[in-house]
Amino acid sequence: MDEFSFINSIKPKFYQQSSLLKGIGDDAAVFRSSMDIVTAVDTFVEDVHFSRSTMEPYHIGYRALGANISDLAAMGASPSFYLVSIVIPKNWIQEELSQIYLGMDDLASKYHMDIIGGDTVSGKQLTISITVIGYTNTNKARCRQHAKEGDIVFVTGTLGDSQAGFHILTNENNRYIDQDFYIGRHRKPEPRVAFAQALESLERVSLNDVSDGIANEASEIAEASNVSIVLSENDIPVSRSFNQFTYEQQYQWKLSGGEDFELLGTVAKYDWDVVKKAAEQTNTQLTIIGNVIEENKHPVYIEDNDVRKVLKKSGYTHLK
Ligand SMILES: Nc1ncnc2c1ncn2[C@@H]1O[C@H](COP(=O)(O)OP(=O)(O)O)[C@@H](O)[C@H]1O
Ligand SMILES: Cc1ncc(C[n+]2csc(CCOP(=O)(O)OP(=O)(O)O)c2C)c(N)n1
Ligand SMILES: [Mg+2]
Ligand SMILES: [Mg+2]
Ligand SMILES: [Mg+2]
Repeated sequence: MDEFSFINSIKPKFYQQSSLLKGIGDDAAVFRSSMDIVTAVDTFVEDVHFSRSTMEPYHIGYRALGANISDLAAMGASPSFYLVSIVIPKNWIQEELSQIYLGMDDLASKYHMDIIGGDTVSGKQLTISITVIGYTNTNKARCRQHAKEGDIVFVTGTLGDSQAGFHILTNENNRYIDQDFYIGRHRKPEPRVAFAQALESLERVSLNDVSDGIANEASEIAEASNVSIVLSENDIPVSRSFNQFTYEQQYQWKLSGGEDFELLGTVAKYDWDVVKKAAEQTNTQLTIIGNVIEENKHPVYIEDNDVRKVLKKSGYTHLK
């Protein structure tokens, strides 16, 4: 199958977004909007973000789009379009490529997102770069610089699951409690779109999605907002059977593991009820894990039984 028949094979039969004027099949796509447009791109590379042993082709597509939708969720945006740029090595067969696109398509359908373009080239390492486009009402994008002293720090879901899943997938000889759950959290992340949108009425909330680990994401919020953040170690939410892993693994994965695609946020105390209600309405686990203080020497601290320590930016970092 050549480049052009491949493009034909992934072209949707119909589009769902009514604002789309031109999808796949021209030099560029065209859509119209009166809303604030939110856009992000994330890239997914073989042996960096996944390997043949950690992901089936279907999961590669699902996870790559999931990470991108998660960035839209972190802005409070409503997902609408995506474009896929793919580098395909010779050893990937047509059926595997179809499965990658099926994984993306299944997740996109949940949000009525349309694929409206992309690029196909051959190369050495499977690489997928996805650009997502969403929208918010005017001035409702949820930025990292919106934290203020006195805010509550919260997080959705549980942390460390994805890295536990990765550990299980790469140590196949051992058996673990709830291993399918952890593997699922690694392969099929569910971005917190509904929860973030249920916060619409709030004037101010800062959000960041957990791709690298909250040690990194909390410091991004703190630095962007010129404040410091204090996290409470014992309040970081983890899954029921997380204590089967060693203390060092638990500590490392929940704070610095990443790829959980939960939302970390800060909000004024008087708005906490709105956040709680949003969580209830969208069936989202929600935990208070700290508070925002005046800008200090370090962006993030972690407390355990009243002992306060500096939490270094210990999350996943490229080019290290
Ligand atoms: N190579 C690049 N060129 C331009 N902007 C970039 C590049 N890499 C990252 N950025 C921008 O830097 C910011 C932080 O990126 P990143 O840490 O990857 O965010 P996230 O973890 O949410 O994906 C974003 O605004 C992103 O668009
Ligand atoms: C084979 C493999 N090795 C290592 C990891 C761990 N890992 C790779 S990238 C990453 C962080 C998230 O990716 P990044 O490109 O930083 O996404 P962004 O922060 O831009 O959303 C982690 C924890 C993995 N998922 N698979
Ligand atoms: Mg990124
Ligand atoms: Mg992000
Ligand atoms: Mg990152």
